[in-house]
Amino acid sequence: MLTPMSYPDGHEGWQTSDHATARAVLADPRFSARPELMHLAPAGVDMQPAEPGAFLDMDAPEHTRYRRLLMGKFTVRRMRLLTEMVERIAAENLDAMEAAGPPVDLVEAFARPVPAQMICEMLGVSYDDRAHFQHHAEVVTGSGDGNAVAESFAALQDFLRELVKAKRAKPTDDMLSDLAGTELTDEELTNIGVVLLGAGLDTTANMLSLGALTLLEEPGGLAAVRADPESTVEELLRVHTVTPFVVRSALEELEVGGQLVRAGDAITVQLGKINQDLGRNAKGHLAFGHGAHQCLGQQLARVQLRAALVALAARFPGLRLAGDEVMRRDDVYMRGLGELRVAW
Ligand code: HEM
Repeated sequence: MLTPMSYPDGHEGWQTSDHATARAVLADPRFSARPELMHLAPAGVDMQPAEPGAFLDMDAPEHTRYRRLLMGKFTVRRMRLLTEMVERIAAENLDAMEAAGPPVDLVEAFARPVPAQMICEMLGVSYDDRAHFQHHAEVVTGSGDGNAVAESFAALQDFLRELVKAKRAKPTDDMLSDLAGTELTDEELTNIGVVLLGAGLDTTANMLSLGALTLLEEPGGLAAVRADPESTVEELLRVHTVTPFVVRSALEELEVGGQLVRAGDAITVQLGKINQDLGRNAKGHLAFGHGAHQCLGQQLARVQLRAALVALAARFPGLRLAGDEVMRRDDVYMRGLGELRVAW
């Protein structure tokens, strides 16, 4: 089912909060994922088409080409092999937290650094460059002002451009070096790195902090994640749905759930609302989207969330909220926490 919705440029399009309609729209190649077709910028502001390699914003066949090249790097098996890496990174951050003593801001001490350090490992950022890279990655995922975020994003882009050159010249044992051995150009590789950072950092950091909050609020939450990390994490993904919606645009006139949609009409798929309606332990939640653009990093996200939350619960079985206020950091595109003070 579709209901009418107004878009920032004045376009009258649609939205859906219905599971079956959402899956149908997201699986249908007659809907485009190109942002410049989505009516999301205010009237008069043009959105640029995707740069080479920025495949999240592309349709088939360009999207398919990049997706195929990357898929083998993100298999369930490969991601499971990373569990030990997450455990080590989580343990290092928990050591630092323990040494600092309570109260601690879990967002700053754990939820932001763990995904940032994981991505360093995966992209093969050298030890000497870690501090620089991690600093900018954390600013990008932080609650700082827009200018600082934009500057750090540009710094990461420059850094990735140089990193790609370095991996071409001297490959090491990491995903970027693997990809540098394919037909991809430097520009494409740099932009793929930017997509991975843009899609994988803030999402995971916010899921870690919101997930931890739920475990602390629910009696027995910490014990539950240790007893059954897989279903607990799926439930947390469903409940929080940090990417609350995705948008598509019809490439031709077509019918959706009995409703005529014109070419150029946008449809907002309300992932968060749909996931709320599914009920506890529902299979097939849409926290990672659906169809051709379904989250490429979902197994990596699951591995990180399970290993990191289990490590947190095991280290501090008596972890509790310190202070009565939780600082939320929700914006239109993302749900998350700015600060989560905890003690033990
Ligand atoms: C809990 C954490 C995460 C959540 C909730 C999440 C959610 C999503 C969603 C909803 C989409 C679909 C976007 C659309 O259809 O327009 C997506 C796509 C994507 N995600 Fe994730 N994501 C997470 C973590 C990650 C991680 C860790 C990575 C990799 C480092 C990653 C990489 C990607 C990429 C590359 C895409 C684009 C795929 C494509 O266009 O083919 N994500 N993610």
